[in-house]
Amino acid sequence: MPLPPGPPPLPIVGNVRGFNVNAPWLTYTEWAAAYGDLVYSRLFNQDIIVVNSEEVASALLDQRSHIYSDRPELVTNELLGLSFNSVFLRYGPKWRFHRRLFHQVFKQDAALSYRPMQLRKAHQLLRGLLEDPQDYEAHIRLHSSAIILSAVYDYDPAPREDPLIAVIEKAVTIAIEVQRPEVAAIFNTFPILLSLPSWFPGLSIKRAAVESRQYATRWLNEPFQYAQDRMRAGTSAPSMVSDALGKWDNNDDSGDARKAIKEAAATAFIGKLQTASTMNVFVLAMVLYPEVQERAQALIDSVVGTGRLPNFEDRALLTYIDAIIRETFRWHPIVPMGVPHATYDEDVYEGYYIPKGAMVLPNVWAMTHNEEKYPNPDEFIPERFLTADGSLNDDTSNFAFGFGRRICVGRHVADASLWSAMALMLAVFRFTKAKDEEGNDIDFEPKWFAGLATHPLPFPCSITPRLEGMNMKKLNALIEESA
Ligand code: HEM
Repeated sequence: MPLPPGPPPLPIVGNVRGFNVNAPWLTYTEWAAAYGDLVYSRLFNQDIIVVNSEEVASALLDQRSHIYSDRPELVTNELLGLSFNSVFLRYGPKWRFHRRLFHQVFKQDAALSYRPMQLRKAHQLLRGLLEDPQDYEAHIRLHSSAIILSAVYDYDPAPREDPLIAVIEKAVTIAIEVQRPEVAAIFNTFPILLSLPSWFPGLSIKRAAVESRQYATRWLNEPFQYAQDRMRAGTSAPSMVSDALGKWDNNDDSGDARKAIKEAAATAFIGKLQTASTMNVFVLAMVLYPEVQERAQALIDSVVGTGRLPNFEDRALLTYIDAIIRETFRWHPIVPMGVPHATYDEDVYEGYYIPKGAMVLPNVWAMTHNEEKYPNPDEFIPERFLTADGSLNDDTSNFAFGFGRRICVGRHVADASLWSAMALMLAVFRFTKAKDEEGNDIDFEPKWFAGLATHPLPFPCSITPRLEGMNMKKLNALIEESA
């Protein structure tokens, strides 16, 4: 059986020539145009299968998920002190237990219990943006961190420079920067490279690893210790950790359950990054597409009025906000090549052989930029997700959350965090381009951080209250009115 079509590899190294390491999804998408929906490539000795269409992703990753739910071995994970991370656990009993722990607290009906907290955190976000709009990225980061830390550890971070957030963010940032599958492929093929000294050219990852391991240990232990201390003191509100320890810890002499709970809890923080990155894409879109913003605000004003803020009960009528969320996922998916899956066994699809152990990359970028389904894919057009009568159509752009048995476990929580933050931000603020000294718009070309996950790099923008005379006292009164 032939392998799927793909670019001819060079000896030993494979398809490194012309590979855009800063935006690999663009290279993979070019290959999609040349070779089709299923592309084979090779980096060193790692087989890579790139899946470029929703149909093939669904046929393989969803419908044959018993074969496609493994993860590639990343030797760099161990090196960086990140082997606890549930996202990269191999398909097996340990992953299954982590998944169960998440499911218990983040499944659709359980996630409803976080909504009051999510609204409170969205209110806090509004206060931050009013007080200090220039620092909008920091407020967005705090918002998504505070939701996860509350849900997982019942930890309420300080509004600025929270010490726990600083440690975890540092750990996650190092990990995201160095942990690209393409880099891992090199070290997987030549693990011997990792035994070379860290000053050796190309081995900056080894220097990063020392720091990464220190921070990763603190990321695992410090918030968990906090949650345990509060449980012992009897002052803890329900959280993922307290629920899970209550359920599993008593009958666990080995300590394995406690270790898994600690690891899964720490992993959840990664979801905060995706939430914040999506929010940043949203702000960028609002700045670049003022007509979208105006339509959303006119709808909020007509459904909710200006005497209170939107809440989840308004959601069914605010369909355009949901269309904006879906378009945000589609326009610039923040995990553009998905999280790599791997085959647990060999397979045959449409006459092509797919080897066991192949890395399988769902090219979410190509799926969301499929011109047949989404004409003018580079334009931000939420109307794509609405029917003629203004209700939402069936296209949820859910593939931003992944596929099959590895689909994101935090998607219901993330969806509610995004909806509440976006609806409230649109209700209170106007997002525009920043002005220069002469009062002209400052134009800019969006730039993106490139890694396994992407996000827009800071851009000049202005965030001003929509309502006349808005100040902290009035905002607090509005929040009070909405409680
Ligand atoms: C906008 C926000 C988010 C996006 C776009 C997102 C996206 C993703 C994607 C693409 C995957 C990989 C799925 C696959 O392998 O096919 C994933 C996995 C995962 N996500 Fe999220 N995520 C978000 C928020 C969250 C949140 C808030 C949490 C935690 C509460 C979370 C926890 C996880 C975990 C634990 C996994 C690993 C699942 C597994 O390997 O079995 N995510 N997410």
